[in-house]
Formats: sequence, C-alpha cells, structure tokens
Amino acid sequence: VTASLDTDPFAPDVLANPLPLQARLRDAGPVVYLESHGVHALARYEHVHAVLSDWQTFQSAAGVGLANFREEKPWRPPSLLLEADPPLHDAPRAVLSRVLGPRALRGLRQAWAEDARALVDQVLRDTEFDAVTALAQAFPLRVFPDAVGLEEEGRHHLLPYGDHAFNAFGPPNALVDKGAPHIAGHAEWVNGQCTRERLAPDGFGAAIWAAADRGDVTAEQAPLIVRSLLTAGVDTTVHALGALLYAFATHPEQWRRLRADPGLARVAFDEAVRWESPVQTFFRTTTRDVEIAGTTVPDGGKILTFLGAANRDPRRWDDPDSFDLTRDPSAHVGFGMGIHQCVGQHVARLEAESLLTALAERVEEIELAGAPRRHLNNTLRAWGSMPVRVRTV
Ligand code: HEM
Ligand SMILES: O=C(O)c1ccc(C2CC2)cc1
Repeated sequence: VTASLDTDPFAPDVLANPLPLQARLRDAGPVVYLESHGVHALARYEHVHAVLSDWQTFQSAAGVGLANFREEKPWRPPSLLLEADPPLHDAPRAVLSRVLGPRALRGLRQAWAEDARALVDQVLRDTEFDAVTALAQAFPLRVFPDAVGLEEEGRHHLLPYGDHAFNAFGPPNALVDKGAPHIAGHAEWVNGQCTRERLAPDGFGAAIWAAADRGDVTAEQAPLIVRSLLTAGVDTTVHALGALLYAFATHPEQWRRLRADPGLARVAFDEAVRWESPVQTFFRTTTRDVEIAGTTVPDGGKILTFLGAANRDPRRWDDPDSFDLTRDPSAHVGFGMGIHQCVGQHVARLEAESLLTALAERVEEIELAGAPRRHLNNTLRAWGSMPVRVRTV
C-alpha cells in the first residue's frame, strides 16, 4: 500500500524549513501520495535520479510545475527547453549547450575575475554588510545581464520576473498571488529584451539569434530561447551564491580549508548546491500508467521530485547534513539529471568561482552578524537578507 501524507509542501512554514518534511517523506517510502495536491512525491535519491533520467515515461511537455498543460493553459508560452520533450527540445538544447558551454565561457573568465575583485574591494570597505544584497545579488546582476547583452535600463525586472516564474511552478497560493499583479510589467520588459534589435551584438542573446540565422533553430524560437536565460539564469545563481555564503559563514573550519586551498572554490559551490539545493523541487507528468516501487501512478499523473531531499538522502550520502569540502558532491541532483540537466551550470560555476576566489583572497574570517531572514518561494530555497561580519587581510 502507498504511504500518504496530508502536509502541504508549499505551505509557508514548510518552505521556511523543509528539512523535517523531507526526512518524513524519505522514510515514509519510495513513493508518497500527497493528499494536499493529489500528486505522488519522490524524496529518495535513487528514485528522483531514476525519474529525471527517464524523459519518455516522465515528460516535461505537460509542465514541470503542478499545473498540467494537458488540462490548463500555461501562464506564459511554454519554454522550448524546460517544458519541451524531444524532438522539439533537441535543437534549442543543442544551441544553448554551445552558447553556454565551457569553451564559450573562456572569454569571460578574466573579466568576471576582475569584476569580482572590484566588487569585493568595494564591499570590504565595511566590516559588516548584508551578504545577500552586497554580494549574492550584486555579483550576478553585475556580470550576467551584460553577458546576455541586455540594455542597462529595466534590469530591476529580472529578479521579480524569475521569482514569480519559480513561484508559478507551485500551487496557486499566496506566493503566486503576491507576484500576479506585477508580472505583466516584468514580462513586457523581459519579452522585449529577447528581440534581436534590443540585444547587444556580442552576448549570449546575439549568439542565439546567430544560430537562428544559421537555421539551427527558427527565428520564432530564438526569442523564447533567450527568455530561458532570463528566467533561469538570475534568481538561481543569486540564491546559490546566498547558500554558498551562508555555508561558509556558519562553517569557519571550511572557510579556513578554502583559504588554505583556493582551488576548492569549484567543489565548494557544488557542495553548497547539494547542501542547500537552491532549486528544491520539480514536477514531471507520467505518459502512461507506470509502477514505481510498487505504486501505480496513472497516465497524466504529476510526480513531485524533491531534489533537496535527494541531495540529503542518507541512503546515498555519508553525513548528508554536513557541509564538507572533502566530499565529492558531483553526483548531486541540484542541477537536475538527464536530458534537462542544467545547461547553464557552467555559467553558474564560473560566477561562483569568480566571487569566491576574490573573497578568499581578502577575507580571513566571515561570520553571521545577525539572524539571516528567509525569502520564501514555492520552488527556490533562498535568503532574503544575511548580515555578516568579516575580518580582512
Ligand atoms: C546555481 C544555479 C542554478 C541551479 C541550481 C539550476 C538548476 C537547474 C535545474 C534543477 C534544472 C533542471 C530542470 C528540470 O529538470 O526540469 C535546470 C535546467 C535549466 N537551467 Fe539551470 N540552474 C542554475 C543556473 C542556471 C543558469 C545560470 C542558466 C542560464 C544561463 C540556467 C539555465 C537553465 C535552462 C535553460 C534549463 C533547462 C534545460 C533543459 O530543459 O534542457 N540555469 N537548472
Ligand atoms: O527555460 C526556462 O524558461 C527555464 C526556467 C526555469 C528553469 C529552472 C530550473 C532552473 C530552467 C529553465
């Protein structure tokens, strides 16, 4: 018989601290029926990994949120990557893999390192500051819009647009209601920025339009592919950097490890993504009646995969709740898994490596200078503010 729970995983108190529910879900069984939303939840690493790896049985084209696109109209035209299955998914994915790939980013490494040092030097004029606004938000917003080729004016639309998009993957609750009155204005600017004429000639956006000129994708698809960058590329890295700074501010011994070996910056980022999982959950929709570990989920059923819970599953990880730079975090599912695995992960890693290296050069110690405040979102695990105190060299 299938375990079931009536807890709402998108309730504010659960979003503020999801760890107890995640443990209950993992222990209740491989598949748990959530009465609150009529979906089947998977929280163990083994099954989350298996579902994300089987795009034929567990599709994305019916939406990767609670809303089932077979039954209801999406709030915006579906993404050609996130909300598409092969074959439609294939060409846009191939284009972004190249545009955002490690080779394409080589040209940014030096500039982002210098930008990070300049920002850190400016922030470190104070010994106390809010690490969220001064660093986690400031650095991505300093480098990413320019890398895409966006206009200066209107960039304040990016964070709230993404925040609403991530809320919209959840149920129509108060968090979605909060963003709904403003989303048209944000979307107007975001959608406008995806048109060829408003993109700088040398950024990721222009590279996507060049792929359309070559016929790799169509001219109708190009703006939607640019929209993917603007939706997925800002809030995620902001909150991943927040997680990274929180991890180090609460683990002084790990900070000392990083100072002793700055080459640990990249693994530190993946360990922070595993430990905090800035993207906590995603849905899939079954394309047939399918049995998962003894439970039959009917065709068209929504499956809720708890990436954050899988990343702390003791069946997969030793001492999962510890933030530990000596572990190999590379199998984490914080960037997803399979054909939809994050195509922007190299951009995220370069942002994190740039900022962390600049901080490690100058900050001897970092600690919380007050209680950090959570920013609640149906999908994102995020800090709204994080007062820190630093000792610099
Ligand atoms: C630490 C920061 C990030 C995290 C935690 C993250 C997480 C994820 C996850 C979990 C998925 C899989 C979604 C699914 O399976 O349904 C994904 C896909 C995606 N991400 Fe990221 N992401 C990050 C940064 C970025 C950046 C910087 C970009 C763009 C520059 C980006 C663009 C995308 C796109 C376009 C997809 C869809 C890929 C596809 O469906 O083929 N992400 N990301
Ligand atoms: O293609 C998109 O619009 C898109 C939106 C959000 C994400 C989340 C997973 C980071 C990914 C892609």
